[in-house]
Amino acid sequence: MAATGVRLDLDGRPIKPMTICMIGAGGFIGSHLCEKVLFETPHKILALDVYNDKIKHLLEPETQTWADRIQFHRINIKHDSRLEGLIKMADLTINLAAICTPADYNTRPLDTIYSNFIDALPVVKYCSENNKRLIHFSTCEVYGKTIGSFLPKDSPLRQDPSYYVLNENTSPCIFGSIEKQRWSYACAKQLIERLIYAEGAENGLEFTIVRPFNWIGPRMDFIPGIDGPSEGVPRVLACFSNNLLRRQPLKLVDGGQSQRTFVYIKDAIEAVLLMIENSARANGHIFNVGNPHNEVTVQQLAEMMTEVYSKVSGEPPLESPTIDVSSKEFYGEGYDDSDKRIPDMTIINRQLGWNPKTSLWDLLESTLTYQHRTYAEAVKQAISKPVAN
Ligand SMILES: NC(=O)c1ccc[n+]([C@@H]2O[C@H](COP(=O)([O-])OP(=O)(O)OC[C@H]3O[C@@H](n4cnc5c(N)ncnc54)[C@H](O)[C@@H]3O)[C@@H](O)[C@H]2O)c1
Ligand SMILES: O=c1ccn([C@@H]2O[C@H](COP(=O)(O)OP(=O)(O)O[C@H]3OC[C@@H](O)[C@H](O)[C@H]3O)[C@@H](O)[C@H]2O)c(=O)[nH]1
Repeated sequence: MAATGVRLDLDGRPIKPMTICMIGAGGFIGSHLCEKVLFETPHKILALDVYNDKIKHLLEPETQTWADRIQFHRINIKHDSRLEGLIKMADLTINLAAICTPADYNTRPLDTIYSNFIDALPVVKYCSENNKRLIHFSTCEVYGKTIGSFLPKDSPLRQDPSYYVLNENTSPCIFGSIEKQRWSYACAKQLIERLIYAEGAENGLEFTIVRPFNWIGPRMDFIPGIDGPSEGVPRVLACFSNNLLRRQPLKLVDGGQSQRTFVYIKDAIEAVLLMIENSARANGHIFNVGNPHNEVTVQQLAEMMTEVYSKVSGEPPLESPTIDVSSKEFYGEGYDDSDKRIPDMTIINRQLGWNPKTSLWDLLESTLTYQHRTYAEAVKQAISKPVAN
């Protein structure tokens, strides 16, 4: 399965095998990126994380051809002196480590800011001091709210894409007030982007910044009470999957009118591999990575997931498949929301020729098939257990 023969970059040059220090390799995106690198390239991975459950299948079968190309290091980057040595051993560092679930931003703002800014500082510093290339994962949340959201509801300008399409070089970053602690994450991510950019400008750091727009697919987050805490609130795909598995109505926060564009994880990982293997085209750039054609309101997402889940599980949908809930009740004080997120794809198209392929329906069908196969039985057993009194 590993790549054989000479692989060429977008300019026809042979790609040299490299060692990648992947921080946060045990997470959702990291697990898919590890698979891609091991199955399709000759590169080696130093996989750093505090957990490895999502990449166990890549670590355990020592007989597999890729086994000598991945090494797991259980490291918390907050306090581990091995970090610099591992970055030095690699040609490229990819930093995915972060607290990145909205339920944490307003309830654990200090952890969120430390994780997304302070803990990322040594990574940037070691890359810069040792002349190592860095691909850093930021977020589409750095754009915050759209300019259009401040226009009167009936303004015709709301239909004009220049008021809502998000471009890396021209769109402003618009956050709410400080008491809206939702923005602690976006603000920390924005400051680390600025720091990386400044390291590039002043000290010549070779960097690429990725702004993911709602990447979704198998292994995203956890199902509360099954492979994560019962009271935990994951991102929307896992929240809705959990509701569907338990035959509970899907909760629409503040009516579910916010809009998102969703991209299939496997499409998005293709873009990351292009960045890894085309450094001359990717260095110094910030890239939106999303699917502008897959836009829905959260309410439409809930309706589509209900329909797809019914198809893949063979169970009829509930009579009332959704229920409204206030953001205060669901997330607590200090929650706020991005109204609409459509990525401008000009830069990634020009530099890397990348385009997403998978429709929302198709990506939900494969993802919910995975959720059903992985969790339906465990959920059934959990529900049937007698409750202790
Ligand atoms: N999934 C998306 O759609 C999306 C959207 C925007 C931004 N991002 C960004 O992409 C990155 C990866 O996101 P994900 O969806 O895979 O999240 P994830 O939570 O699944 O993965 C993050 C991983 O980092 C690890 N980690 C966190 N702190 C660490 C520490 N101190 N030391 C070692 N490991 C640590 C976690 O254990 C986890 O495995 C994050 O930076 C996130 O902000 C993701
Ligand atoms: O059960 C739920 C969960 C979520 N939602 C809503 O669904 C929308 C999407 O919520 P998600 O939890 O997926 O998170 P968001 O899209 O708001 O932010 C995400 O975007 C990019 C990344 O940086 C992070 O992964 C995360 O911050 C929000 O409007 C949220 O309020 C519901 O209506 N019901």
